[in-house]
This record gives sequence, C-alpha cells and structure tokens, in this order.
Amino acid sequence: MFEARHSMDAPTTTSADSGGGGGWFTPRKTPPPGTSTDQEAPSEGRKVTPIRPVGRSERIADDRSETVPAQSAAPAAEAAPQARPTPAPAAQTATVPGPRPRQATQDGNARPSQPSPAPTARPHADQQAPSGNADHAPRAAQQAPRAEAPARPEPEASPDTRLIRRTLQEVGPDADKVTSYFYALLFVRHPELRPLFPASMDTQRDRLLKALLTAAEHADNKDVLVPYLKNLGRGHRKYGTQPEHYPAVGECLIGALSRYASTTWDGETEAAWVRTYTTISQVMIDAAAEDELRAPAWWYAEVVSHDLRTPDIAVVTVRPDQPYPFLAGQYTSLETPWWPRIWRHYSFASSPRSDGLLSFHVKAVPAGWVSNALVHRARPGDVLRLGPPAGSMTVDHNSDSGLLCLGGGTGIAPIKALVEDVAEHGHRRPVEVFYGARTDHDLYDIDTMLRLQQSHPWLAVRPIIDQRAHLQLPDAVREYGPWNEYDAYLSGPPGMIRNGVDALRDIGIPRSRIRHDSVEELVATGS
Ligand SMILES: NC(=O)C1=CN([C@@H]2O[C@H](COP(=O)(O)OP(=O)(O)OC[C@H]3O[C@@H](n4cnc5c(N)ncnc54)[C@H](O)[C@@H]3O)[C@@H](O)[C@H]2O)C=CC1
Repeated sequence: MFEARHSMDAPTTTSADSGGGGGWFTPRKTPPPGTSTDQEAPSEGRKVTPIRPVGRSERIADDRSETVPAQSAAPAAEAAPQARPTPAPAAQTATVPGPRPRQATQDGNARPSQPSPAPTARPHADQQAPSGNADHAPRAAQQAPRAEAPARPEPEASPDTRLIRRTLQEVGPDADKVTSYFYALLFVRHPELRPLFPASMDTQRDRLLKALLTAAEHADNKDVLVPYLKNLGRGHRKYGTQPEHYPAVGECLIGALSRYASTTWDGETEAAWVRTYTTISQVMIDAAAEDELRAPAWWYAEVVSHDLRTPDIAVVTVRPDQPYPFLAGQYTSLETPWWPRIWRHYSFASSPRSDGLLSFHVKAVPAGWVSNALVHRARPGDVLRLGPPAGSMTVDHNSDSGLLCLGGGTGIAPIKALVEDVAEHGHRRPVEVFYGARTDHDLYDIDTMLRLQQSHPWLAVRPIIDQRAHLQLPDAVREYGPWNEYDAYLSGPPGMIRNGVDALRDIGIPRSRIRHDSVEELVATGS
C-alpha cells in the first residue's frame, strides 16, 4: 500500500530545511513493555462503511521496509479480536468517500471535483496518504516531511490538522496496536488487497501507517506534501494500486484510529480525517493517472554485470527493457525475482549513460533480503524490476556554486553520479568530495573517484578513513573550507546524514543549501 520513501518510496530527497516534524511512529520503534504487537482482529462494534472509489488508476501505497520482515501479515487476519470497547462518540458507520475522477489542479492541490459530503452524524471517514519520505521539483517542493525538527516555527495549524494531531497524540502510546489493528482490518475486510503486500511484511506495516499518519499530520504543509504525494502516487503504480483501494485503506485507518483514540474521537474529528485523507489520496490518484500516460508502471532490467568489490559490496549493472529517463542524484526502487513485492531503494551510481545501462552499489546488510540477493545471488541474465526514478538530490546547472559532497560507504554512489553530471555539463565549478569509510578495505570505489579527480581539475576527492583519521566524515569536513559558497550534498547512513547536517549548519551552510535523501528512505536503501 502506501509506501513510505523509507520506502515511502518514498521518500525522498530533501533539503535540510524542509519542514516537517517528527513522524508519529518515529519514537516508537520498540514497543513499550506490555505492548503486544500481535494484530487484533477488527471489532465488529464499529464499522466504517466502504469507500466508493471513482477515480482513475492508482495504487495503494505500500511500505516496503528494508529489513527482513519477521512476521507474515497473514496472522493479521487470524488474530483474535480483542473485546475493546468501541469508542462511543465515534460514528458507528463512517463512510470514506471514494476518490473522484482525477482532477489535478495547477497548484498541485488535488481538490475533489465535488464538495465532500458534509459530515453528518456519521461523517465520512477519509484517509490520507503517506508522507514521508521516506522518502525526495524545486527541492523544497519535492521533499517529504522529514524526521528532523522543523527548521522554522510552523504556522498555526488548520482546524483539521489540530484535530488530526490530537488523535495522533492520543494514539501515540498505542502505535504498535494501532498498526496491527489497521492491517487486521484491512486484510479481513479487503482480502483482495493482501496480494499487493509482500508475503512477509512485519516492518512494512509499520511504514505504511507511519507514512499515512505523517502525511496527515503535515497536511497543512502543501508545498512539501503535494509533490511528495505525487511522487508517492506514481511510485505506487508498480504495486498494482488502484483508485478503489484508497477508500478501503481510508476506512481501515479511521477504524483503527477511532478505536485507539477513544477519548478524543468524535464526529468532528472523523470528518477532519475524512477530508484530509480524501485530499491526500486524490493527489496520489491523480498523479498516478497522469504518469500512466507517459511511463510504464515498472521496468524490467536484466543484469548485465555483477562486480563483487568486497565480500559484501557489489556493483550491479542492468539494462532496462525500455528507456529509463532519470537525473543524476536520483534513486529508484528495485525488486528481485527472489523476493517478490519487496522493493528497496538504490541510487543510480552513474549519470545517464548513452548505452542506457544503470549501475547500483549494493551492500549486503544483515537480514537484508534484497541486498543479500543482489550481492550474493544475482548474476548476469537475471531480470529485476525497477520502479520510477525519484529524488531531488540533483544538480542545478544554472548555478555556479561549488558542490560539497559527503559520501559515506555506498552512499558514494549518487555522489559519483553527481560528479559525472557536472563533468558532462562542461560547466566548471568546484566539486569537493569527502568519501568516508570505516577502513581502507571499505573504500571500495576509491579508484574510480581518483580517476575522476585526475580527469577533472575542478574535482578534489578526499578519502576519510574513520580508523585512521580518528574522526568521522562530518567532522573531517570542518577542517576544510570555507564552504559558504557551496551547495552541500550528503549521502550515506542515516547517522551520517544527521550529524553531517548538524556539522554543516555549524559551519554556516544554510539549510536551504544542504541536500540529501530522506533519512527514512535511507533505512530502506540499506537493505
Ligand atoms: N547504495 C546506495 O545507492 C545508497 C546507500 N545509501 C546509504 O548509505 C549507507 C551505506 O552504509 P555503509 O556502506 O555500511 O556505511 P558505513 O556505516 O560504513 O558508514 C560510512 C561512513 O559514514 C560515516 N558515518 C557513518 N555513521 C556515522 C555517524 N553516525 N555520524 C557521522 N558519520 C558517520 C563514517 O565516515 C563512515 O565511515 C546505507 O545506510 C545506505 O542506506 C545512501 C544513498 C545511496
């Protein structure tokens, strides 16, 4: 369903100043003592009426996480219902209006083609789509909400957003239960949606709901959210998501929230969720329908070379079955034949090539199904599937600013693509690459980077080995500079991104000039 750029497919290149507060689920990776992660079957006490879809093709977003799902989603439908009292004030039957025929607006804010049904005693429950990621236009406009604290004070929230946040605050402590209950509802009421999800999807489920709720929480921030949702809607085509799936998700989202926000849930709250979700899903549906006119839902790509650079890092090169347009610095989602419907994000390791080949740097991580398959199993002749390109960590060729690039580990992949992109545009501007690795051995692509340096006088490559330098990448950058005339690009593990942004801010680089993929997306990338 809704993918989060963690994958919400999201996700998601962002400049460091993109707004967005912490995701609802962010602090709740570990269930509190006594919290069961078992899914509860839907209570019959409260029913949300099915949404009546109308729109064009669209796909439900799926959260694809990078680590090996520990549990199958199947138990969701089998879990015993818990006899938790149904929240009294909530509508016994809420209807989430289905998406209307696509009606994209110029400002990107999807508006219903007809007024939303006015909430009655049983308001229509609408859901909303994911945010996130994570997730990745003018940069700010393409970014998904990020996990970091907002850079500027947020403007006063709209009444709907206030109600939504109130719900989220209440259900926060029960995040795991809400997640389980949401999927239980979804798969019991809509078993036809189960095949859209991977066979095992323990982590996915957390991502899906997180994406949805984060999007709702940030529904006021349309500059960021709308482009993100469009990207998300496009990205969901590869899952087979259809417009009619959105109301189903909406119903179940509201069903789960109303159950666990029983203290504050009322008709007004439900109406706010319905409106917000309707808007969000319509943006996704419209974006998918538009994309259908110009691009396939996915590409097949045959592996043409597999270069094992270290025991756990491979450079995998593929040939797409049809032209695959993208920009240097972007990433894609990738599915292997061995783990159907499990998609992971990888950055393109080269700028677009005349032969149309695409390369990825993949590190096999513990419990990473996709990454291990790509490193240890994939061979020339194997056929993968690719989703659409995403991400806005791209170079503005109208600018003369230098590029300060930090690539940590396999995060060097998109940095290399950016360097090639600058070289191809023939526009000389200083590019300084700091390439961080734990040991010499981990600096698997240093030869390529040094060759690029030899060819381009405007390029400086500085390997930073943790063990030798006794400091990590972001700290090393502080020793050089000044960097006030540079745009910064960061790519690497989430900790590096967070510390890197802090370090760069400390040395005076404004947030608006710091770019990176969403931290949530990166988690997915790693697997
Ligand atoms: N393969 C791809 O296409 C891409 C991968 N990534 C992400 O890059 C990461 C690569 O993982 P590895 O190669 O194992 O990298 P790693 O964990 O070995 O780290 C590489 C370097 O990053 C710096 N670093 C790491 N953690 C840090 C922290 N907390 N604070 C400051 N600096 C830190 C250090 O200099 C370290 O040597 C993964 O998380 C992956 O998701 C990001 C973009 C693209």
